[in-house]
Amino acid sequence: MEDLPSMTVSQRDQFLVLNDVFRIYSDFDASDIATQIFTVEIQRDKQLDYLMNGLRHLGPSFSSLDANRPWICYWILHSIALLGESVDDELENNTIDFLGRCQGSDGGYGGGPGQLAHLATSYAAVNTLVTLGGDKALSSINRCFLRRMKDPDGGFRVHDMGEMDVRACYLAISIASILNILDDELTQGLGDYILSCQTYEGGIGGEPGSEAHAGNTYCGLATMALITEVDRLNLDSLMNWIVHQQGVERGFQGRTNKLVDGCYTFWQAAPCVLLQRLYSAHDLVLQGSLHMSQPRDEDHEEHAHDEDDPESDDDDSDEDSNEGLLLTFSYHLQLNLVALFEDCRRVQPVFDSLNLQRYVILCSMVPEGGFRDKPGRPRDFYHTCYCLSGLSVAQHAWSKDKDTPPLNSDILGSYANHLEQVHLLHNVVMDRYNKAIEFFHRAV
Ligand SMILES: CC(C)=CCC/C(C)=C/CC/C(C)=C/COP(=O)(O)OP(=O)(O)O
Ligand SMILES: [Zn+2]
Repeated sequence: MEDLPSMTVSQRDQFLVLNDVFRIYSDFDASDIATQIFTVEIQRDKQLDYLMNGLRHLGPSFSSLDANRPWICYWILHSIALLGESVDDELENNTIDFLGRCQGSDGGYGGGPGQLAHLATSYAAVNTLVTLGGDKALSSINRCFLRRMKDPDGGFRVHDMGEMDVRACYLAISIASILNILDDELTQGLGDYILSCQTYEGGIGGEPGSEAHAGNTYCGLATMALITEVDRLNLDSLMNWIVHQQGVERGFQGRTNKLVDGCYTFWQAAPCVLLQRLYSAHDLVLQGSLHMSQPRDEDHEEHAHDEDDPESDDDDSDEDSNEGLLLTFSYHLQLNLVALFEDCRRVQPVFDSLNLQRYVILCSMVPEGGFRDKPGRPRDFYHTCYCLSGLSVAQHAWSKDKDTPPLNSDILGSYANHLEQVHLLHNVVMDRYNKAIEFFHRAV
């Protein structure tokens, strides 16, 4: 960078990424229409080849992921499910057997057979088994373990004596919710802990005092939604932070002044769509068209006048009336989650969805199959999983309800690029989630 001596390292890195990205965009714009149509195709066959090969055989370079083997299962099998495909019986049985060998005698899954049970690999294993679906996969899960990871301070530790952070809270609550074992003991003090991690920027950091980051923001918001305390967060500043993380490349960065990365397509777009739907639910509450459960006792006392007439506007200033709306919103947000996710779909995404899809497809997708962080980086299964998950979220961000598939105009490229819809709080394909919930409600 001799020409630009006054640049900092971060500015230089950003400059180089912009150069790469805008060169790709201008080459694309300059190409003929047939080339453009081909370039934006997801190339399902290539994706499936890459994923299926990874499930059957991994080379020696994967030894560094030896403590993450359930994650590799999840990244690959979830990607295959997003593409609307399944694996054959042999691969399915092998996966169930392998994860069974990762499961400890007291429940919880380690990174491989005989390894210490860890919340992250437990989440990956549970989501894998939910994705495979069926009685054999789902009944192989021992539902103990989580209670041991609960810390008296309210949060969760990732393993016995391990670290406590927002990610650990999400992992535990996501598992507990899917397995239908979420109770007051697990949620006690948790909302306070997550709240203490929301930063002055509006996003959520990994621990109190840490910088806001996309991954932790997803984990914090999803946890608060699952324990129905989402209204305690400052949702306006959270939304404001997220929408400002979509950079000039139109991909998302994970934190302020850092580089764009394809995986943040999921970590940022999913909380964005969650927030859209919360605001949408809020609008419907005000219109009186959404059934909600009864307010909590303390909310009755605190916001008694709002309950009398949620639509009343007895305050003159805009600020106060907004406050009134939020208070109404607040007690109604012991949301009936079913109503939230099935009935309340806002039509216009609050992020630039089509150009986000353009970043992922033109800059993160690798022509031979698989996805990467950004141009110049190698593909990997983690980025393949979260780029595809993020693309799905971006495609479905417009849908009005769960049964309405995205329109042609919501999807960059042809309709062959359409991906299955994910459950935003768990990142498993929606119909696999529904089947698992049915199973674990029967299994009580
Ligand atoms: C469910 C689950 C496992 C959640 C994990 C969420 C997640 C992706 C957390 C990332 C945490 C973090 C601070 C990364 C910084 O990486 P970096 O400094 O390399 O990247 P950056 O420069 O883009 O911030
Ligand atoms: Zn990444």
